[in-house]
Amino acid sequence: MFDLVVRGGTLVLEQGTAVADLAVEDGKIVQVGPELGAGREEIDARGLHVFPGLIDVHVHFNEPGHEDWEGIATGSAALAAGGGTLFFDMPLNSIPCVLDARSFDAKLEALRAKSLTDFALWGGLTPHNLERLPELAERGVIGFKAFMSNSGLPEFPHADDYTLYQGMQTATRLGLPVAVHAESDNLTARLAAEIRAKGGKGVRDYLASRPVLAELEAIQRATLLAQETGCKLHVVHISSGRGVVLAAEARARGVDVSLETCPHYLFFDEEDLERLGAVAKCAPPLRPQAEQEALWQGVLEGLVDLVASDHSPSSPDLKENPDFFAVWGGIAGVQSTLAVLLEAGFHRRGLPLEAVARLTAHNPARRFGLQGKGGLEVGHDADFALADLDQPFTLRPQDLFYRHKQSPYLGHGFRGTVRRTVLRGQTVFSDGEPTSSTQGQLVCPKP
Ligand SMILES: NC(=O)NC(NC(N)=O)C(=O)[O-]
Ligand SMILES: [Zn+2]
Ligand SMILES: [Zn+2]
Repeated sequence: MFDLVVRGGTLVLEQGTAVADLAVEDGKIVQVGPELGAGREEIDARGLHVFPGLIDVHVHFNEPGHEDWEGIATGSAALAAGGGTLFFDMPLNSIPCVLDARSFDAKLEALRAKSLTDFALWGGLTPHNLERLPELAERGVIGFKAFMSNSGLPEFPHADDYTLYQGMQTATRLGLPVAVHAESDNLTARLAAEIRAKGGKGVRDYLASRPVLAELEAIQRATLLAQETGCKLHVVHISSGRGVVLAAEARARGVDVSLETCPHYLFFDEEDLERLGAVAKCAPPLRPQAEQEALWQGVLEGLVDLVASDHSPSSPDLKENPDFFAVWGGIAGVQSTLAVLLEAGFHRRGLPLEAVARLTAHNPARRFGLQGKGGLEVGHDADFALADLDQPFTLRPQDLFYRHKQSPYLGHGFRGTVRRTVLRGQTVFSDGEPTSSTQGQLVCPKP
C-alpha cells in the first residue's frame, strides 16, 4: 500500500506530458507509471494536469514587522491556491530586514510558525552588511539580494559598484548567487528629481523616470561584475525584451547569469498602468506593448529561465496618493502566476506546458541547488498541483487569499483552475480552500 496514489493524470514532465499514475510514500514520489498498486489515499486525476508545485523565487511576505502589508499565513495560502509549494522570501520589507544571522533567525521563526508551504530565505546585500554574508550563508540563505536602485526602504540602501564587487567576491567564495534588482540608481534618481522639480506627478511622469535604458545599463554593469568575479548572478524581474537579450548575450559569452521575469510584465503594459493606476505600479514599471511582445519572444525562445511573482503588496493607504511617485511600488500576484502562464502563454501563444513547468519549477530548483524539489521525478518531494486547463474563471476579490483583496488581475478571465495543491504528499489546498496550516519547512541550497 502506498500512502497516496494520484490516478490517471496528465503529468507535466520536463520533456513533455504523459498520462500516468503517481505514487507517494513518506512525502516522496516513489513510482510513476501505468496502473500502480493501491494507496491508502487515492486521488482521481483523470482529465486533470499534474504540474510540479510552483517554486516562486521572489516574494515579499514582510513578516515580522509588516504583516499589515502581507503576512506569511495569507501569502503562503495564496501561493498554494495558485499551485505553489515553495517560495523564496525576499530580505526586505520585513522589520528587521534579513541582513545578518539574528534577523534571519527572526524571520525563520515566523515562517516556521505560519507557513503553509515550504520556504527559503534570501539574505540582503547592502553597503552596510558585507561582513555578514558568511553568517547568512551559514544559516542557509539561498543567495544574496542587492538593489542597484533605491529600494524604497532607508534600512536597505542600494548597492554601489564597490558593494557589488565586494559582495560578489564573497558570494563566489561561499558558492551562492547574487540577485540584483537591475535599474540604475543614478539614472532613475536623477530623472525622477528632474521631473518632480517641474511638478510631474502622474503615471507618465513616473514611467519617464524609469526608462528601459536604466534596466539595460544596470544589467550590463551587473553582468560585467559577475564576469570579473566569477559570481553566479540572478537578474530579478526583467521587464523588457531588450533586457532579456542583453542578459542572454552575457550568458552566451560565459557569464553565469539566470533571467527572471514576472507575470505582470507578460500580462499588462503601460496603457494598463494608466488605466489601473496604483494597483499596477511596480519597479521596473510596466512597458509599452512592443517591449512586452519582445519579452514574450524571449520566453518562447527559452532565453528566460524562470517566472516569479515579485508579490509585494502594501497596506492600501500606501497605494493612495495623488503623487504617483509617492505611491507604494509593488504588485500583488503570487496567486496568479500559473493562471497567467496558462492563459496568456499556453492558450494564447502556444507556450508548451513543459515550458510552463520548466519556468516555474524545474529551472528554479536547478538554478538554486534545491535537491529533491522541482519536478515529478521518483525520489523527489511529492510537491504538485492538479489543474483543470479548460475550466475558466474570472478572478474576484473573494477568491484572493491575500491580506488585502487587491490585485491588478481582478476581473480578468483565465482558463486553467487549480483544483488541489499537494506538499510532500499532504494536500494543502483543495476545492478553493486551504486544507491545513503550518506545514512549511526551510529549504536550503546544496552546493
Ligand atoms: N521593496 C520592494 O518590495 N520592492 C519591490 N517592488 C517592486 N518591484 O515594485 C521590488 O522587488 O523591487
Ligand atoms: Zn526589485
Ligand atoms: Zn521584489
